[in-house]
This record gives sequence, structure tokens and C-alpha cells, in this order.
Amino acid sequence: MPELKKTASYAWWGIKLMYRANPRRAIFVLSVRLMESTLGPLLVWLSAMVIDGLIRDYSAFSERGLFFWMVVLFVILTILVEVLEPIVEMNKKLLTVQIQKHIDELLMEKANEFEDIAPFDDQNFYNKIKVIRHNDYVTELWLDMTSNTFGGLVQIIGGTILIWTVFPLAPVLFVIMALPRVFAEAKLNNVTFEGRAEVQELRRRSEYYMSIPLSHELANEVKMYGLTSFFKKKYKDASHELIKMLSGDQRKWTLHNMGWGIAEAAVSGMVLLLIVSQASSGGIAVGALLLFIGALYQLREGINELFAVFAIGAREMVNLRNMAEFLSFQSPKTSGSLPVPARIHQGFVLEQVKFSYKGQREILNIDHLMLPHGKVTVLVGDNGAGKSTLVKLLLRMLHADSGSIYYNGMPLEAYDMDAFRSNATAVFQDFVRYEATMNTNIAVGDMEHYKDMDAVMRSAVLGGADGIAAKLPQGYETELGRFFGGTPLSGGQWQRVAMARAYMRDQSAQVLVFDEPTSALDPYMEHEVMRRLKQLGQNKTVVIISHRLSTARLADHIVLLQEGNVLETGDHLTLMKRGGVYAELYDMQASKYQEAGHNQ
Ligand SMILES: Nc1ncnc2c1ncn2[C@@H]1O[C@H](COP(=O)(O)OP(=O)(O)OP(=O)(O)O)[C@@H](O)[C@H]1O
Repeated sequence: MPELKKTASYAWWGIKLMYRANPRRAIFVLSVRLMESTLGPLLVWLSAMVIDGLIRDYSAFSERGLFFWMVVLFVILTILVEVLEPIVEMNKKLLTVQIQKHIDELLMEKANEFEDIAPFDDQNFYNKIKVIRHNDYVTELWLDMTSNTFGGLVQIIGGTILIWTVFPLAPVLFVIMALPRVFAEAKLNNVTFEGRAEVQELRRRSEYYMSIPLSHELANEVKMYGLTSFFKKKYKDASHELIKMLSGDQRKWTLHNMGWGIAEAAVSGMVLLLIVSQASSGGIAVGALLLFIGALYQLREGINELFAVFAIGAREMVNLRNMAEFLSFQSPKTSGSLPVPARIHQGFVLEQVKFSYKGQREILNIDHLMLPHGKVTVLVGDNGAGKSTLVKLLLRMLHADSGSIYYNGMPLEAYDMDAFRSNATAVFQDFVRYEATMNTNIAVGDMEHYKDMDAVMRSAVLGGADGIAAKLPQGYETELGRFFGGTPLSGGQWQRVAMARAYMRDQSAQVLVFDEPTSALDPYMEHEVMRRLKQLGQNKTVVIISHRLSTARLADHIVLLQEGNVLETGDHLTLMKRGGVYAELYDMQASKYQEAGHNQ
């Protein structure tokens, strides 16, 4: 029962969504559909009245009496609905697009509401949204389902009232028949089709395997290692499993529906027999018999319509549920109200900070760490040591499970989040390659100066991207990336563009975070980046992640992370003198460079 209540609330939520997408259009479509449904019972009633009237008094009809006008009314109504039908169809199509647009906007707004990136890390949660987004047909189906629900209800009510006038017991019989079916159906809905997590999981898997051989980004590897048949096999296995599951469900459904269909038909047949036998003994008028047969048809059609909605609804309700859950999800609000001071005296201080990704092992466990202001700090350490996770905590993309992070002596949560983020700039390891012009790719780094071409060009110089722009066919106005047929860039060139983007805020931001900014750059450029950051770092908190210790040695402060713990801190000379892990790693890298130098 609570499940039924939940489903009803999701359905209601869906109706409200349609209304909000375009109130006038939604009301128009639903009202015409209602009118169409009323026409069925009305037709039955009118026909019965006309026939009874004709039998009783033919002259009243031929003299254009009440019955004549009833026929005229019926013809007018039929024409009206016929004329309205294509208009409704058109409005339904447009409403579908508007609902989809409305949903897209809601999804974007919701994603923006999340203060941190944790919800995006939840595979199930986010993937579900992606699936909904790709199921455009669902919106149209919803619309049909909603209008059919109303239509079905009207037919049932109309049919019931009509039957009542002839055989009062019949509707009670049908209601008694329908009740167990409703419960059985609701129960079945929860255990079949898309309502099951396994079905959703298999769907996502098969979609993922299918996308690999078709993806542009993956084409190199797929061709290189000849992976198409490998992933095709995985796709086939997942799809096979999915089809097996769905056909089992389908069989259950068919048997279930057949059983109820036979029972209902038997009851209808018996009631009909009863009525016909009464009619043949003169107990019921011909018009009333016609009314009964027509009403019975209406009632059954209404019930079937409603159950069809129920059946499809159960399968598609999962989309509605996913969306409703996503949109009603409240991510924790941690933003404070403190503005970021114009002058910073102390950088980041971490005390007893522990962090693990949702339900997984501990990634960071830091007792005490200082990342000073006015200095360049480089984080070094093995792959998976937790460096990127640490900078995401500093930028409030993630929240520590316990412990505190202070900036300028105040806990991060005390600051107004937007103000704090505006006070920072970053190049992430997985920086974005926007399919847009070079200008846009850089300008989005500071939306306040989005149109400031001088700022864009100055940032391009700082990021080492000015040379790239100079060689592009339309300079800064050249579209980058392949998606819309623009100019593709190399990995290192994209990295320079991403750095230029970060430099858009170099004057306003006091926190600069660069996660492996030089991984795809040549050594000259790498040295240049470090030199610039050192210049900038004099009145900022600069944190860089790097695997190249030749870069790290230029920093004011080095932090070596190992398995989420701070192992060593200090400047290059201090750490070398100490002769610990950093010194060992540095010597190892240096000897490799020397070897390479000798071999050349
Ligand atoms: N979104 C995530 N969900 C769950 N685990 C994650 C997530 N991101 C990273 N991890 C795990 O956290 C650990 C630390 O990852 P992180 O990216 O912080 O390491 P890193 O030191 O930056 O590594 P690298 O030098 O390879 O970039 C890894 O073991 C990784 O598997």
C-alpha cells in the first residue's frame, strides 16, 4: 500500500510537471481528451433514447421533436471532436517537446544546486538521470498515459451510470471483479520490468558496451587492440540476459492478464445472458437492452484502457520515479556567509582530516598539514595517494568526513561558498575541452569578464596558448573540437587552453590549484609554468600537483603524500638532506634523466 501511495504521488508529480511546462496547452490537451471520452457514453445513451423514442412515437421524430435534435447534437459533437483531433495531436507533440525542455532545465538547475560533486560520484544516481534524458519517448508516453487515465475513468463512470439504470447490480459485480485485479497488478508491477534494479543495471551495461565501439574518443584504443568483438560479445551477453529477464516478466504478465480477461468476460457474459432473457420475456425495453450492451462495452473499454495505463505506467514509472527522486534530492547545505577577506594572512590548515568516497575505504587521513599563503606548494606522491582528492577538499568540491580545514584561520564552511569559489581558480586533471570557440574556451574561466577580449588574450599569453590562437584559421574565433566540425587540438594544446582559462581569474583569485598542469607539456613549457606560478604565488595560495620532481624542486614547499597520509613536508633542500622517500624518488628520477641525456 505505501508503494501504491508513492506511485500515485509520482504520477501526480508528473501531471504537475506537464502543467508547469505549458499550463494552457496541458489543459487544452487533457480537456479535449476528456470530451472525447464523454462522447462514448453519450453516444450510447443518445442511441438508446432515439431508438426507444422511435419505437414509442415515430411522428415525434419526423416532426423534428426532441429526438431529432438529439441526433443533431450528437452529429455536431462528433464533428467537433474530429476537427479537434489533429489540433490536439499537434499540441501533444509540442507539449512533449516543452515538457522535455522543462525537465532539462529542472535537471540543470538541480545539478547547480548541489554544493559539492559527491552526487555526481554516485554511479546509480547519476546514471539514472542520463538514462531518463535519453528516453524522449517517455515524455510522450506519459502524456498519453495521463490523458488515457482521465479518459478511462470517464468511460468507466459513464458506463457504470448507464448500466446502473438498467441493472443496478452489474456495476457492483464489476467493481468486485476489478478490486483484486488492481491489487494483483500493483504487486506484479513491483517485481517486473523496469521496476527492478537488475533490469536497470543490465540496460546501463548493454548501453555502455554498445557505445564503446561507436565512440570517437575510444576509437584509437578500440582499433589498436581490436576490441570491437570483445565488447560486442559483452553487449550480447548483457542484452541476452536482459531479454531473458524481460520475457519472463512478459510471460507472467500475459498469463495474469489472460486469467483476469477470461474471468471478466465470463461475468459480463452471464450478466448479458440475464438481461437478454429478461428482455425476451418483455421485462426490458429494446432501448434499455441497447443501452446496456453499449454501456457494457464502454465500461470494459474504460477498464482496459486504465489497466493498459497501469501496465505501461509500471514500466515507465521508474523513469518518473528516478526523475522525481533526483529533483527532490536535498544535498547537504554547508555554505556559510563569511566573505573572503581582501588580504589573506594564512593559507590552508588541515587538522585531523579524514575522507573516504561514499561507503569505500579511507582515502585521506591527515593529522596536520599547512599549505602556506604567498608560497607555491607542490603535492607529490604515488598514483592513488589522494592528491587530487585533497585539492577537491580544499576547493569544497568534497567534504571531509571528520576533522577541519581552515583557510585564513576560519573553517571552510564559514565562508559563503560562491564567494569562496570565486576567490579560487583551478586546472583539474580531467579539465574540459569545450566544443566552442577558442575565445569561449578561455573566457568561461571568469564569467564576470566573459566579453573582455583583452583579459582573454592576456590569459592566453599566461597559459602559453597565444601561439595556438595565432595559428588557428579564425584566431580566437575558431571553433575547437570535432563535435561541431571545429579544429581539433593536441593534448598539450588543450592543456594550455585550460591553463589560460584558469588564468582568467589570476588577478581576482587568491587560491590557485593546478592538478598536473604540465603532464602533457614539453619541459620548456613546464619550466615556464612553474616560473609564472612562482611570480603569481607571492600573494596567493598556490597548490600544484606534479609527478615531475624537477618541477617540484622549484616550489617553496613540498608535501609528499603516501596512501592518504602526509609522509614528508619541507622545501627541496630540507627534504634532500633528510634522505627520506622524497630524496630517494628525486634521485631515481634524476638518474633517469641523466641516463636519457647520456644515451642521446
Ligand atoms: N570519485 C571517486 N569515487 C571513489 N573513489 C575514488 C574517486 N576518485 C578517486 N577515487 C579513489 O581515491 C584514491 C585517490 O585518488 P586520487 O585521484 O585522489 O589520487 P591521486 O594521488 O591524485 O592519483 P594520481 O597521481 O594517479 O592522479 C584512488 O585510489 C581512487 O581509486
